[in-house]
Amino acid sequence: MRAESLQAAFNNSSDSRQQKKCKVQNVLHSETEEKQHGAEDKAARMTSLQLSAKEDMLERFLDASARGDLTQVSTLLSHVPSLINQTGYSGWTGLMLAARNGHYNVVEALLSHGCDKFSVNSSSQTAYDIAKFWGHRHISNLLGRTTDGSQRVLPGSDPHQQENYFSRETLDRLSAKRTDTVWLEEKQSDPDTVYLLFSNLSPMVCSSQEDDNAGGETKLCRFRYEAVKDLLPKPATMLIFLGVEKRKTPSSSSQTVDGIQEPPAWFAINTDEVASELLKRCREMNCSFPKTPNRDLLKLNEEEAGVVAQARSVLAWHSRYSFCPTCGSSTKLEEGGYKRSCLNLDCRSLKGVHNTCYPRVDPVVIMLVIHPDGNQCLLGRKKIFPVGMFSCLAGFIEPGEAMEEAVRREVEEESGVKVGPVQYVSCQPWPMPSNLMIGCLAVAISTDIKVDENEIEEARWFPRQQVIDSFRGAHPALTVPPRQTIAHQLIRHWIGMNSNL
Ligand SMILES: NC(=O)C1=CN([C@@H]2O[C@H](COP(=O)(O)OP(=O)(O)OC[C@H]3O[C@@H](n4cnc5c(N)ncnc54)[C@H](O)[C@@H]3O)[C@@H](O)[C@H]2O)C=CC1
Ligand SMILES: [Mg+2]
Ligand SMILES: [Mg+2]
Ligand SMILES: [Mg+2]
Ligand SMILES: [Zn+2]
Repeated sequence: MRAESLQAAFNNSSDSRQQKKCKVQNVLHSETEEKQHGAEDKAARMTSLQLSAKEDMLERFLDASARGDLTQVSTLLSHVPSLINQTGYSGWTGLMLAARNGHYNVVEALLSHGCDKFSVNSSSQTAYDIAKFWGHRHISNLLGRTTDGSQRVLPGSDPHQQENYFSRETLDRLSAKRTDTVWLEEKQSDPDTVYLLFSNLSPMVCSSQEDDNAGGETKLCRFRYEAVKDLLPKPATMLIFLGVEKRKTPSSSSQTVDGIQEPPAWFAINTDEVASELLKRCREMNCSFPKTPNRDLLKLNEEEAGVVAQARSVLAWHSRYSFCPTCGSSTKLEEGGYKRSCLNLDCRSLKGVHNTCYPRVDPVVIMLVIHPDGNQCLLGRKKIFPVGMFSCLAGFIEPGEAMEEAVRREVEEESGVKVGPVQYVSCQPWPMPSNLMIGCLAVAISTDIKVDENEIEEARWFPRQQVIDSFRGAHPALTVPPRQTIAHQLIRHWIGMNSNL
């Protein structure tokens, strides 16, 4: 959006403002009344005049923010505080408009009133992105400032680091407690403790829709101690301590000896019980253990996806490392499920720290390669992809290889394109079974494509507009991967970087 059209979109003539004044007063009056009479009869009293007056009020607030009229912004907010996060044209808030036009004092005032600085407009930009794009550094610094002052310590750091699916840390892992066997045992029988049941590395979930393919959300089935206690002593059961809930108001029943309340602990259990028997333990409808994790685990909400990423990767490690990789002896599970120790007392793995004793993570680079002209990106497709779907190139980092070198090697191996500068963007745990996807942007220094047919069916340069059209669903020949993948987020990031605000 250009500056002129922005102004035009939010400007009011003084005439129309006069006409709106009485409607605005109506709204002020009605908001006071609403407080007195409660919310129930609110809908009944809301006339269409009041509705349009509310719109006018929002328009005036956005206009004042865009013009940097601090007095008017403050007055309007003192009467109608809810204006602060409301959006106008293209999802722009007052904060975004003030940031766009460089009005530091308005941005400061809005922040001090508790404005949500992380909300995004319809182009997925925050006020911070907008200030940065238009070169208002004093404002982007203000918006980027964190309460712990980390912006000062790491001046180049981006406080709006992309959060990817599977990466949300809902639980506090409390790793120091993994060696506290007494505490762990107490937690196991605590009535507040939450258990997740896994079978063949899939968590038990209940779906909101009968039709599994309809794209409905699924929820993890949560169990209490009483419902799973018979499974705990069984030899084939793997029990992983996941952490405790990160919350400020703990439940009343969890109390330590000195009266300090502790939030509930979470454990994951994987058993060899028959899945159909396990399902009988759940009282919810439509329960299942998903058979295609690549697709089905993407239906969880962000919080639960993060917990599943942790649990599934650790469980997958146990299922793959049943015996000691150093001497082949049997091993035992320790430290809340975060260690496997060899039972052969002479084994080398027991001397010093051995990485085979701890859960493994495979680092993978995934990159969006940008054409030297800046206006096209390189996407490829594997044979197994659905028709029309193209994604970022990706590959495992090899031993002794730096991230940037892995990006250059994988891109050249798979597409024949040579890459110069590489920039890290964000990462994503990908529990299939235990990858860490390291997302980068990379700039090509050659453009001829020659694909490695063993891995890639086709790779192509896609013009920016075609990619944007695909995001809007307006390009039949190109589909990008779903939003839960870092590939999707990298492509979106590139589009957003150059958008015409
Ligand atoms: N979340 C996302 O957006 C995406 C995730 N991915 C994940 O990244 C992974 C790696 O991407 P690829 O292009 O397949 O890698 P790649 O280009 O390195 O090729 C895979 C091949 O590398 C070999 N390999 C080397 N180290 C390996 C290891 N530690 N584990 C398994 N195979 C290894 C195997 O022969 C395998 O067939 C995929 O398996 C997929 O799970 C890939 C693309 C998108
Ligand atoms: Mg690859
Ligand atoms: Mg490869
Ligand atoms: Mg490779
Ligand atoms: Zn051993």
